[in-house]
Amino acid sequence: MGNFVRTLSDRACVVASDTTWMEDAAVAQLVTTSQLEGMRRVAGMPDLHPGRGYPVGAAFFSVGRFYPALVGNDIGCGMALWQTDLKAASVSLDKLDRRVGNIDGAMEDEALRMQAMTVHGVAPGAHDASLGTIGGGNHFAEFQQVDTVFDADALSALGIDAKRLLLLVHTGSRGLGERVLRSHVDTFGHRGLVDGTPEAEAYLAQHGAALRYALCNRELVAQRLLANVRADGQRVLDVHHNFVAPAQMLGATGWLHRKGATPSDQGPVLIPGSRGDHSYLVQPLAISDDTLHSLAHGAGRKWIRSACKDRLFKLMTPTQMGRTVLGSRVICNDRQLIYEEAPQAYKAIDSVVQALVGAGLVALIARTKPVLTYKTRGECCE
Ligand SMILES: Nc1nc2c(ncn2[C@@H]2O[C@H](COP(=O)(O)O)[C@@H](O)[C@H]2O)c(=O)[nH]1
Ligand SMILES: [Mn+2]
Repeated sequence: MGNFVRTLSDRACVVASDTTWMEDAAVAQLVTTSQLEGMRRVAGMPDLHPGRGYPVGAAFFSVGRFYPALVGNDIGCGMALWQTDLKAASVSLDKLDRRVGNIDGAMEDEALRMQAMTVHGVAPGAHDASLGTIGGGNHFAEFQQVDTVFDADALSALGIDAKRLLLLVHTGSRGLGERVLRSHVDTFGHRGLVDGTPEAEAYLAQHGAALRYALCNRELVAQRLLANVRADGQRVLDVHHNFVAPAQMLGATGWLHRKGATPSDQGPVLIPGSRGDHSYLVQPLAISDDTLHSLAHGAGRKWIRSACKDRLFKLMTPTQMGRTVLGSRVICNDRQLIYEEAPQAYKAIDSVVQALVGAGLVALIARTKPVLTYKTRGECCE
């Protein structure tokens, strides 16, 4: 693995190259988590960046207890990739933009929603109306186009036709996950839950429901968009990057938490850059205990949200921000969010993916570029 997996302590490492943007504050948060009771190992991915108390872009393995606060409030957030039947060469951006429409509000097709809820085991509840919606922050849906193929066999094994558009959906469990974390922290604070206790079982049941909700949500967002643009589609992959699961590694049975970390033990995954950068479809290679069976889940933030508008608004208007250097279009009518999610706010995806390649963790299958990114048609969302 060369020097791409850097040891921080006997329990902590970070995957990075010399060119990977890595903030000291994020590394400090990572090392702090390694000192939590029962924590055996923590691994920062190249997209590591500071979070609210705990870092994002990392995996954590503990024994005897687990920590819901490490997973955060967007339980089950993840990336779903769909193959569409739309020909990339003949796509008209104006037409696609018009047809995509507005998916900010609740779904009108209640039968489709109910059917998906049944398939995914989602019980009816207070958050039903959010199913099929993206939510705020850095959630998005994006039509993409393959622009470089590195491994044609692996691409066709996934059922991907490089000439047709792909649809990437990034969202999670919306208000449900937030409610689960809030009620947990209100009662138990940040001290974690001991294996096998009724409190641990109760959290895991709610966490499981949030994972199912998140999968169902990504599927409905994709179905809704496909119906709007009058296309057919097939799901290629759907992978959570915020969750905790029982795991055996490092000679122990314990709990693997992922907060903005993509599993390396569930087949190929797509690692997105930003709305103005490429994404990479990769094949995980080594399933390494050292790096906790995990990969980067994106490029990772470079700038905090509150700094973005001040840095960019004199350089670019919101209308200019709606076009990217890769020729793609962005639907984001929220004038604050369009700056907060600017490509400049994220690390360069090439440096992140190169660190994973250098560490021997992935092989490249294909690179994609954005065509049309959907954030929100409204002034605000969530
Ligand atoms: N292709 C796009 N990638 C994007 C966009 N906005 C964010 N991102 C990437 O996704 C991850 C998600 O991070 P998370 O912590 O919220 O799960 C982020 O690190 C970026 O690399 C986009 O509009 N298009
Ligand atoms: Mn996410």
